[in-house]
Amino acid sequence: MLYLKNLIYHPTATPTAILKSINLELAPQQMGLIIGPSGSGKSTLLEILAGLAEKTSGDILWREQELTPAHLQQLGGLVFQFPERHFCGATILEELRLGHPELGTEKVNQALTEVGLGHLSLQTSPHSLSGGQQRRLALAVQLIRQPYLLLLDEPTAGLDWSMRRQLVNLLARLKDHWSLLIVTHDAGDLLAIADRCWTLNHGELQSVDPQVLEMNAKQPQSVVQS
Ligand SMILES: Nc1ncnc2c1ncn2[C@@H]1O[C@H](COP(=O)(O)OP(=O)(O)OP(=O)(O)O)[C@@H](O)[C@H]1O
Repeated sequence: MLYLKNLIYHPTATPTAILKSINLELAPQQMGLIIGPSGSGKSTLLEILAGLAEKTSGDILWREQELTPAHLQQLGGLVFQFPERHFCGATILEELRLGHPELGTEKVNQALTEVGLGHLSLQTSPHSLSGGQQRRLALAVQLIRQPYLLLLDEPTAGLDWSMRRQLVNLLARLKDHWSLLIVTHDAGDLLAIADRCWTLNHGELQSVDPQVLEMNAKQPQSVVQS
């Protein structure tokens, strides 16, 4: 169980805090969805939860244990927006083994099967994959490290309708084994698989019912301010 208690991020250079007393709870095997417009603080929150930036104050706990950035780097697996832009390996195998050369073929195949890419040759270049397959590979890169929490920044951005659907179905399946926290400015079909949902506006997080949001999304006016 992940708990954020009164989490504040306020760099000295900014007149107001970027994240303002964030409170959030996410249970294992739940998918949490944070929806907010550009500049609301979504990526900053993910960076803190991935241990890449340090909070100003407040608590981040896993069960009862207070987590440091080092713990968070172990616990979380962050998939950036447009992860395919960060691929470094010449082959799928190289990409999956980056930083973990000791990983055996069994683990590699397990991670690829988990994301529906088990049929591909390990010698395939990541750059030759379709957009949807590249997103799956980026997920496999994180899953192979066996994180407790998967953190995803705009996972469906730039995908066409059919690839979006496939990725949403995959994320729904991954919930069986992992906790997922997704940030997006456009919830779209992610709402249907969310267990918890929040809006983030100017660094303020507010809990909302995903079903109510889904109904609102079908109305002309959305709950998320732009
Ligand atoms: N270390 C920092 N110092 C100063 N300002 C910062 C710092 N980190 C983030 N910001 C500012 O905080 C705000 C929130 O940024 P963030 O990237 O988290 O928003 P976002 O919701 O992810 O936006 P987008 O959807 O466009 O990626 C921005 O105005 C950004 O410039």
